[in-house]
Amino acid sequence: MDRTGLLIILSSPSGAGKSTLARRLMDWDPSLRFSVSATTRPPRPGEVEGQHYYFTTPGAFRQMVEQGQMLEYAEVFGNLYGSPRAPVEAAMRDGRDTLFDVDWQGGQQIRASALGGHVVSIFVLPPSLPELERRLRARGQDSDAVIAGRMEKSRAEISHWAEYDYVLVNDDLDQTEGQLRAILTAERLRRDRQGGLGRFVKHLMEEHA
Ligand SMILES: Nc1ncnc2c1ncn2[C@@H]1O[C@H](COP(=O)(O)OP(=O)(O)OP(=O)(O)O)[C@@H](O)[C@H]1O
Ligand SMILES: Nc1nc2c(ncn2[C@@H]2O[C@H](COP(=O)(O)O)[C@@H](O)[C@H]2O)c(=O)[nH]1
Repeated sequence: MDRTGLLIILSSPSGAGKSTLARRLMDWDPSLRFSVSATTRPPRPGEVEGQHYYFTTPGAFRQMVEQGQMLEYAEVFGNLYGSPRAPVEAAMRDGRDTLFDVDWQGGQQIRASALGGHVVSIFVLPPSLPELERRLRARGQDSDAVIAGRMEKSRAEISHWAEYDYVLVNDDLDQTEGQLRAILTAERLRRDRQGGLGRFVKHLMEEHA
């Protein structure tokens, strides 16, 4: 069956659990492709070039934008982040689904992009703002000042929740992962219904005519 890869957007305030959920989803379905973003943010301990991010300079980032190499990009918490376009287009051609971990600005730009694929957007909420702060601290990778800045911006990010197809409260991790699996399964069936399934049904009927 011909199919175009889904574009699956995950957004949330920083620390609600997007990266954790994305990792779990990819362990569940290794055919999913994670869109590795470029960023001007310095690497955190343990972050691997090309796996977590492509770490770059503001100048090189701007050059990529000017050359049309970014599907979307935005300034988030004072750094630039963007999704390289070419790997997404290749995955779509191969019928592979792509998972994006982007903020609300990236979500809006991917929905508006001319890629024309089936876009599924999911917003992840924390169970409470104190729990969000606890998670940022427990991650143990950002300074107090960075955590304070991210908490300050959390309300602005959350204010975009209604732009998303699905909104999940990430309280129990296993439960949220189960909800994501269910969304992905259902959205793949919807995509297939709109895609090559019509030809398959025609073939099925002709075979037994
Ligand atoms: N349901 C959950 N219950 C408890 N802890 C969680 C849950 N989900 C994620 N965490 C923990 O919260 C911390 C932040 O999670 P994670 O890094 O996945 O957030 P994020 O949304 O990707 O953040 P950022 O936007 O900054 O990249 C991690 O230490 C993770 O293990
Ligand atoms: N618009 C985009 N936002 C992105 C992209 N990659 C990550 N992000 C968002 O940035 C914040 C901070 O990430 P962190 O790794 O520094 O904690 C987070 O909300 C991400 O979703 C991107 O390519 N475009």
